[in-house]
Amino acid sequence: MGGAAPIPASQGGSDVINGEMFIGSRSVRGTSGEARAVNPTTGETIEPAYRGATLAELDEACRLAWEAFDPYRSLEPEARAKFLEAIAQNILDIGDELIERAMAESGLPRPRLEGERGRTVGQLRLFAQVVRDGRYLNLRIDPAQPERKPLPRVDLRLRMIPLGPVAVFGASNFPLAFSVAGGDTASALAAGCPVVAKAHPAHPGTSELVGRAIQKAVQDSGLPEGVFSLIFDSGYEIGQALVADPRIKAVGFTGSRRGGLALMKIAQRRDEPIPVYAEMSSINPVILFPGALVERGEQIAQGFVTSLLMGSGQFCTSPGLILAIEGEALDTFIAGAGSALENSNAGTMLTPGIHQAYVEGVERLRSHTQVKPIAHGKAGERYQGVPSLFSTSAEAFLADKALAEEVFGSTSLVVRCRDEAELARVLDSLEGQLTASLHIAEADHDDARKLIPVLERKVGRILVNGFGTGVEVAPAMVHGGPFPSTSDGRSTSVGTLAIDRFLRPVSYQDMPEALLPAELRDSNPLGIDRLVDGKPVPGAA
Ligand SMILES: NC(=O)C1=CN([C@@H]2O[C@H](COP(=O)(O)OP(=O)(O)OC[C@H]3O[C@@H](n4cnc5c(N)ncnc54)[C@H](O)[C@@H]3O)[C@@H](O)[C@H]2O)C=CC1
Ligand SMILES: O=C(O)CCC(=O)C(=O)O
Repeated sequence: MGGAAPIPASQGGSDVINGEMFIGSRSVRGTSGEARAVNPTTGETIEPAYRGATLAELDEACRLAWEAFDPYRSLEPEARAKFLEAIAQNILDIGDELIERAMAESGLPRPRLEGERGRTVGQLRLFAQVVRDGRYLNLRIDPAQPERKPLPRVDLRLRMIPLGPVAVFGASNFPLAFSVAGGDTASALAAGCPVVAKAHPAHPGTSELVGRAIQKAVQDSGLPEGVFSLIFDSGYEIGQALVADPRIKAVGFTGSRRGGLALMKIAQRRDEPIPVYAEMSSINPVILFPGALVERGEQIAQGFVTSLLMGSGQFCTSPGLILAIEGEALDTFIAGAGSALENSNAGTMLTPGIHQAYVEGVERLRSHTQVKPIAHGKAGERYQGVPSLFSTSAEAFLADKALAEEVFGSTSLVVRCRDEAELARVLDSLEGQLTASLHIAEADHDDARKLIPVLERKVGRILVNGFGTGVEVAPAMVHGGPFPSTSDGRSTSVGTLAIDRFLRPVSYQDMPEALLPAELRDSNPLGIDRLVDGKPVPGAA
């Protein structure tokens, strides 16, 4: 099995891109199917070929993950934190090869991918701090009250423990920050969960490079080999079997609504259903208030077009819907956005399939009898999406649910509303969203305040005078939202709170000190902040 000869660089291989996946400590060439990445900029296929895992290989990855679970979750926090930092360093040590490979496989430009690498590494390092800090364990101690009347109180101590091995499906649109070592992997590993990652077929070489970096960190840190595996799938069979495997206890996914729903169904039908954290589709309404439009309509139009063009619109936070009350100020905004868009270039899309879906989505809007084109960007080459802006009335939008579907790429729809009440009805009709942006001036505050309750019900992040693209990795970030923006709006995939999705609480009742986990002992040897008798007690001196 492992140890296949490297493919020479002249044939598209390199010392570290060999067409291999990782089953624990083994490097393995798959045997099922055969696929190569396509460079969406040139249309050429990229060597080497990647073959999918067999069911036996998947079984081995899951078995190893399960065997690694108890030893890995029992590690001292410092050891787990150092492991996360070692992954970050190994990713940086790959150097430019990682950026060049990701550019070739995704068509994304260098500065974007360098930024994304920084975010990926920063995210791993941030989770190392979360692990050291220990507050994510949510430690609570309610000491016994033997004298309490009429009944004595038991001694209760609570901590969060990891769920078990996690399946992570890498996203196509963020080949680093939402992929093999992306947010889901970082938060799962930080929580103490081994990870079996399923590479996205669009960027197998990038996945292999990053997978090897994680495998090396596992080995160098002396961890059980099953803490991390990376598998390829030549179709959907292996990904589906991964979700169905009884040793997998949670799933992280970013991709299409169809794919996310398919995995949710599998997870629900298991003998033991498990949580699926799927980020799927979102059109991210942008609400332009009258005062803001009058005050700086042109400036907002520029900001909107910049956000819409980012990553060729292939952000789940892309502004796909503009809501405003009709009038002269909205017309000025539309004229400004339209002329900025007309001067914009078509952008390379991630895969031929995503490009095709975009073309079809734009065509659906273009051919809709109630939708008017406002502007299109310059025509492009093969696999390039032409940015487009359309408009419709609130009445038409409310009458056809298809107008609220995500078109993944640089396309947006302006919905002209007659008044505030109609705008509120449009908002109320929307499905769950990752973000909503309010553009307001001082004079709009009262109207904006009225919409906040409905926005809180609909979205995970409410922004003021900004756009949702470019998610800050920070403790107070929520990158999530009600269905279908995600399958479970109670959590976030970005920011330190993401660790919560892979944890569950356990209570220890009347357990002797010697049997308690260290962090719950009276002596608090790990020095973690705790809630004792309902009051915060700092851990470290
Ligand atoms: N809103 C968002 O965040 C994103 C939306 N998309 C949407 O998804 C479309 C396709 O893009 P992809 O990234 O390829 O997403 P996708 O959902 O087709 O694939 C994502 C991953 O899930 C796997 N997968 C998909 N369906 C599956 C199934 N039924 N069973 C088992 N595994 C399955 C794929 O092999 C891949 O690894 C885009 O055109 C866009 O519409 C894509 C990326 C992000
Ligand atoms: O806007 C961002 O930075 C992240 C977007 C995202 O999560 C996605 O497109 O999948």
